[in-house]
Amino acid sequence: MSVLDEIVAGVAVDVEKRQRRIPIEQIRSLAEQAPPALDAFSILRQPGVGVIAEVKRSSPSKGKLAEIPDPAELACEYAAGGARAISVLTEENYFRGSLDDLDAVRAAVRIPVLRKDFIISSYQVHEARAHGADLVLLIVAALEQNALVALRERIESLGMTALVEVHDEEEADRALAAGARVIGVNARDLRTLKVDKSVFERLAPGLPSGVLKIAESGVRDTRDLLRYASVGADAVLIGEGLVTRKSPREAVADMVTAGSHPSTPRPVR
Ligand SMILES: O=P(O)(O)OC[C@@H](O)[C@@H](O)c1c[nH]c2ccccc12
Repeated sequence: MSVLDEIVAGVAVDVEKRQRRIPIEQIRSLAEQAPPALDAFSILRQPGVGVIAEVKRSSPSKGKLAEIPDPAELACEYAAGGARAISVLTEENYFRGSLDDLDAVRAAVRIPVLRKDFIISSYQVHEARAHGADLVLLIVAALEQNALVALRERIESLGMTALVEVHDEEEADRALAAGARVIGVNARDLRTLKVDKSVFERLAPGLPSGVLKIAESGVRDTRDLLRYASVGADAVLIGEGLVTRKSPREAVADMVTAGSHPSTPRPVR
């Protein structure tokens, strides 16, 4: 069993437990009562390379990264540094995240918030909306094609934006076939946890110009950001490279500044 399969199996058990406490009808109505989602697509499309800053305590590859006793405070630091959106890991067993983290961050910032989890059922999509998410991650490698399509549609029918994550050409084709408008290219292979920063530059040129392209994982410094910018990244998603820094606000600000005047000209798309 790959790490991805193990994580997904754990998530399935957790979702079932939550669903016993709050049945689907109830979570749907909570989602309907939530204030409307922000238009993350338009916000991410703005000029310059956006920084999506992640609230991430642990990961299966690195173990513990940061304590993060107050996710709202971290999110405020990120926003003050100029982050365009905040990613909140809500997976509990491997990333030590929670829906409470999502609630706290949602209440703290007015920029788009991404629910970063292993989404396998529509219950989790309504749950994301009920907890104030504007964007929801869908991992192609974790989903059958019809589930991917159905979840993408569900996310958008609730006014949210789907960030569809891929790691190779075949997954990119599946994401496009599923109607993805925002594609995240994860440099980390979720089956082996190995990082290969060249995956983005391999896949990005094959994506249509109307699709937003997000480079995910392994961004440690502004050089990494500029490298992604030079091959067409609209935004980068950064976790470890921010949570482990003394001043996450300055770390974000450095990235944002680099991304607003990438010294390498961006290719015409
Ligand atoms: O900490 P990093 O290397 O900057 O990576 C952030 C983000 O890309 C990573 O957390 C991530 C990308 N896709 C995921 C899917 C599930 C969980 C986590 C992830």
